[in-house]
Amino acid sequence: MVCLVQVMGACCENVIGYIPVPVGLAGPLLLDGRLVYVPMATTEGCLVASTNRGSRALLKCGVTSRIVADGMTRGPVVRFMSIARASEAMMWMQSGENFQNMKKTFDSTSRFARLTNIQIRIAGRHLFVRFVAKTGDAMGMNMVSKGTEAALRFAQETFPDMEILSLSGNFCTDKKPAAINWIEGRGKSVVCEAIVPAETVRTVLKTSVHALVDVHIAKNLVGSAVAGSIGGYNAHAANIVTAIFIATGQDPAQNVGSSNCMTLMEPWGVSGEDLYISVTMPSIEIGTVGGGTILPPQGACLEVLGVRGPNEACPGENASQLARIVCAAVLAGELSLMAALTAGHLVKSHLRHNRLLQGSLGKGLEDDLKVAVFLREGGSRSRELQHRRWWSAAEYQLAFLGCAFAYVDGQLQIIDADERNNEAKGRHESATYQQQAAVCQPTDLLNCMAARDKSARLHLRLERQCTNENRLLDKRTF
Ligand SMILES: CC(C)(COP(=O)([O-])OP(=O)([O-])OC[C@H]1O[C@@H](n2cnc3c(N)ncnc32)[C@H](O)[C@@H]1OP(=O)([O-])[O-])[C@@H](O)C(=O)NCCC(=O)NCCSC(=O)C[C@@](C)(O)CC(=O)[O-]
Ligand SMILES: NC(=O)C1=CN([C@@H]2O[C@H](COP(=O)(O)OP(=O)(O)OC[C@H]3O[C@@H](n4cnc5c(N)ncnc54)[C@H](OP(=O)(O)O)[C@@H]3O)[C@@H](O)[C@H]2O)C=CC1
Repeated sequence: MVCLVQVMGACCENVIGYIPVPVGLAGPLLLDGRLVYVPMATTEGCLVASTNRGSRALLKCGVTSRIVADGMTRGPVVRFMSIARASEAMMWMQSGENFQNMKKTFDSTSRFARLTNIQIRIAGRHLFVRFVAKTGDAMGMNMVSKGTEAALRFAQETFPDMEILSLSGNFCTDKKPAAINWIEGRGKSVVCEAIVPAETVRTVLKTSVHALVDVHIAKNLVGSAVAGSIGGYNAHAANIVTAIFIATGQDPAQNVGSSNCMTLMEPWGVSGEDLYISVTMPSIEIGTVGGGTILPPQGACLEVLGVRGPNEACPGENASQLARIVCAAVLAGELSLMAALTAGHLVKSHLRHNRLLQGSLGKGLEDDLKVAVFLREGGSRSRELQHRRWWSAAEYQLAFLGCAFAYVDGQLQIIDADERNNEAKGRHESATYQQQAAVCQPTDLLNCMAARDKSARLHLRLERQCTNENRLLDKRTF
């Protein structure tokens, strides 16, 4: 549970409660040789399934990522009596020695914030000064604002006639669409790529490379140009960014700049049958300390990703790794949605995942909702082991939270690959957790993953048991 003490004075005022947002896991996503399970908080049915499908398609080839720039920004507006004084101050701030002195003042305000650059634009007698700083594992807005205020006071000693109109002059630019973040970058600038085999495009994504690239050019490049887009040369980066931001305690308003993304697709290989895909995200504003990251559920999601809190050995590494994960998950999401659009599956899949429960369940849910559990062997063409077990709706509530959990005799049981054998022996010896709470935290899921036989993949099918037919509602694989 979130403790009120942790919220007050840090995350919210006049607190009256909490809004639970469902958290789903997409993955495993193979990123830079490591498998990650990505928590996504969303109420948009289909989004996690889609990102999961993208991750599945990337499981063999993996995603490669690089951080190419790092710098949070604050861009105050200051004013002078004349353009002569404004331009004089501009020259002064840009000279090496004065910059070094401003940097010394800026850096003295934090153990981690380090000024790397200032970008100045003049507009009449106004100056817009964009302070760029590394901020360790923090997203850094408070830190950079603090440093900027101190550096401006230092400059005022030489220019007492400099009027500080606003510490934020929208040249930062924070939480508003702006070309500057798209062009210059803000926070972490990340790029990811993958080469998806033709066979995977056909079997997992249900389309062809030729059709996919064709639609990509028409939609993401030409379509976005026709719409006059800035930073929106993608299908739905904002979907994945926002869901991960909410799950991991980021400032959700920063999905504006953080979702800037250019997706690129090309035919690859000798015969052009494979798919090359890259996503370029120049302004992911993200951190693993500060803000909502201090709250236990959000912290648990960061823990699932292995990036909770500060990286003591190498400050900044946790935040950078989280930015890589966001970018790679966006790549997975782009792959899947673009494939669905190309195959004409968008509406069908959304109606299935957005409306099904309202339409066909509800009354009688407890009676007729059953869950069939299958175990599969690993590998892309996995063989379904002949194991099927019907769960009650109440048990499935737990399974729905992320993995194959059953709540038996007041204990949370995890059904693992061994269960098949155990059941054959007429008993259950699944890993048991002495947990009374009916809500599983992502850390439980992590433990479950570790406990389970890695070579087997768990396959859940949610079916409605009707008299005439068993109707598939949902399926997922872990
Ligand atoms: C829904 C799918 C994935 C079905 O896709 P499918 O290919 O029919 O699914 P499948 O049953 O053959 O399964 C393939 C894989 O998908 C995953 N998968 C499949 N089902 C599930 C599930 N229930 N839960 C978890 N994972 C699921 C899973 O990884 C599975 O592999 P397996 O594990 O079986 O080896 C596909 O049709 C799809 O991705 N649709 C696109 C949906 C989407 O991306 N929505 C995003 C929001 S759209 C929006 O908000 C933005 C928009 C559209 O307006 C932006 C724009 O302008 O473009
Ligand atoms: N002020 C503003 O204009 C805006 C504020 N925000 C809000 O700001 C908050 C985020 O600000 P942010 O500056 O990121 O976080 P914090 O204000 O929480 O600052 C980070 C703190 O963590 C400390 N710290 C410890 N270890 C590390 C490490 N490894 N790396 C970095 N810092 C470390 C810093 O130390 P030290 O004290 O030495 O720096 C600092 O005290 C969010 O709540 C966000 O919503 C959002 C937009 C604008």
